[in-house]
Amino acid sequence: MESESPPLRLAARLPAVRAKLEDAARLLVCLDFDGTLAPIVEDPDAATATARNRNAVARLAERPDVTTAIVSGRALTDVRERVDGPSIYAGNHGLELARHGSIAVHPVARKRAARIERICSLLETALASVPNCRIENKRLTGTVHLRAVPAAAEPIARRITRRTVDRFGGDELEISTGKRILEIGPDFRWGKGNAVELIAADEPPGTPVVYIGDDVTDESAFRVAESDGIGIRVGGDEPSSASARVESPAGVASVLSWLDSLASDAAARSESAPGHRPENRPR
Ligand SMILES: O=P(O)(O)OC[C@H]1O[C@H](O[C@H]2O[C@H](CO)[C@@H](O)[C@H](O)[C@H]2O)[C@H](O)[C@@H](O)[C@@H]1O
Repeated sequence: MESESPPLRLAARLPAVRAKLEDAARLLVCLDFDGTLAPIVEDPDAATATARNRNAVARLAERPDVTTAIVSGRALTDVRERVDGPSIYAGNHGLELARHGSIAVHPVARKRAARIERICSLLETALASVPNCRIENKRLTGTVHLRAVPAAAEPIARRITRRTVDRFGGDELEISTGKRILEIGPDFRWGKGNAVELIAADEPPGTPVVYIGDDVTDESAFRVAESDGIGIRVGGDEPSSASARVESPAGVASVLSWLDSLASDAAARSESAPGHRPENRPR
């Protein structure tokens, strides 16, 4: 079977990417949600994966030789409702992980959840007068949305958020940034890269990881993917640890279909190889 063509910006890296992936018996494909499967929109509740991305994820998720995972900054319960198919979901930037029928929550994040709750409720009041400022309480982290806030009011929103977190977060919480958001979370080193490492540890040794994401919080996961597989950054021209890029969420479906056809080609080659037994390609 002829592989589908990948989008243009990835095509430049094609020989290297193909060499890493084409002989793999299995693939682990990890996907970010906002800005990757779903175009960025003003209202976070309205974010939806494109139909092509939804279908491509569902097709890949059906393959016995590919594990698919969603790794998102959203709350686990939220992102699970937005994409169907994958067997694994990580929410809150990897602080919660659903796999094998159970949910693991980072113990330190669990302890700090009460502080997040308090800060979110204080910010609801403190930021009430800032037009279109929205607080997303994700239980283990909280997000202050600035995308719809008028430019003149943005410094005030940032100042109020900083002051509130300094005063009531103690040494336990910190603020980080994303795309027109301030993320409030526990102050310790844990991110999407750690979640991807945990997920990859369940795969046979040497299984390449493909990670597709669009934001700074995806960089730790790109670094993990790049050791045996490939990181693909969606959009932007900022320096990245991902060695390949696609233009926008519209290009992601083509990458996923290309991975699907690479996996089909590898399965066909393995089946026609001398001495093939069906159990040679696990799961
Ligand atoms: O890791 P992700 O799945 O990409 O989640 C990162 C954050 O995504 C959401 O915010 C972003 O998308 C919104 C909808 O397009 C947009 O309005 C906002 O400006 C973006 O920053 C989500 O609401 C956050 O909770 C996630 O942390």
